[in-house]
Amino acid sequence: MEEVRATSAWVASRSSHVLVVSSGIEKVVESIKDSIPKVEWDFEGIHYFDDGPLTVQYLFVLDALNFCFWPDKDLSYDHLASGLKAALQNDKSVFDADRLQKYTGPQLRDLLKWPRPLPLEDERVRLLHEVGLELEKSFEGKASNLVKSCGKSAVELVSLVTRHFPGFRDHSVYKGHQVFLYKRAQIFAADLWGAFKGQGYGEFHDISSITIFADYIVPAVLRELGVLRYSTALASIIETNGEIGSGSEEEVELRACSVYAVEKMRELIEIKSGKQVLSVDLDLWLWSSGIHFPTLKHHRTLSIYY
Ligand SMILES: Nc1nc2c(c(CN[C@H]3C=C[C@H](O)[C@@H]3O)cn2[C@@H]2O[C@H](COP(=O)(O)O)[C@@H](O)[C@H]2O)c(=O)[nH]1
Repeated sequence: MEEVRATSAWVASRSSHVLVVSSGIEKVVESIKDSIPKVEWDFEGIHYFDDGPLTVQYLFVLDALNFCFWPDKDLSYDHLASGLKAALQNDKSVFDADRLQKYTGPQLRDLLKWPRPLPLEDERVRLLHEVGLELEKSFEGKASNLVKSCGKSAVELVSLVTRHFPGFRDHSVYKGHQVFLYKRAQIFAADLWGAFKGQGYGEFHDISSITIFADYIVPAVLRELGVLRYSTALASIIETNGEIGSGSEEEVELRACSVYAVEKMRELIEIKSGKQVLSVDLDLWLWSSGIHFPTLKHHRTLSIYY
């Protein structure tokens, strides 16, 4: 994920709405360097797991739809993960590639037992179709074949996913330069690694290459921790629940500075403790503290990427 690291650093060095605060990073590192708070994957107990290829299919569908929950104040990631789990337990063929290509908005809503239209529902349906079609065309309908063909490399998996599935190509153009964040493609690798506990479909020799997943929770947590500081104008948009345009400088800076700041945090912990630290572990710790923080204000961008 060198391109995610390099392009995020590029944005951080030119950023004007979001500042990465070195003293904030040092403070956080001081408090966690001796023992990084370990958060278990599926600490919520909401994901499907059967130790086999169906779990891979479930995680791929989950991460194809893992974006934009905030426009509906009652909807959260939990509903998606547990709704898809219940649907699969009820009908083992629910995520077969041919069926993925045919879902309509109301059918997806039904599957998730959600009583009203989902945010960006037409995009969610389009992306499901894309997943079904390309899985059928190139991977005999199975996400497990996609994972098998990456040679136990998370970097290769992200590259394969973004090559085959345009909906996962999470990137922006910032000051004329292409910036890669690949949130959902990277989280798919991390979800496999977490669910299968680094074995079988979750075995990746390069899991340390994955960065954090730039969503709307982690930047808000980093700000609370004093690691990110916002311009007055940006702070006021977030405070008043204003929308931030997808691809705007503000949005790219929020996401890229988060990736960059956590990479700096990781490097500093490694220097101070002499131990290897995974961005995936830092991400889960930061994200889980964010979702347990009911008054946390996050930025609002309509996006299919996160
Ligand atoms: N950085 C980061 N962002 C993550 C996740 C996850 C879930 N990961 C699972 C993996 C293992 C655990 O057991 C988790 O269940 C979701 N999100 C993002 O959060 C937002 C949803 O928030 P809210 O509207 O409050 O539900 C939305 O952008 C969504 O894409 C993560 O791990 N890291």
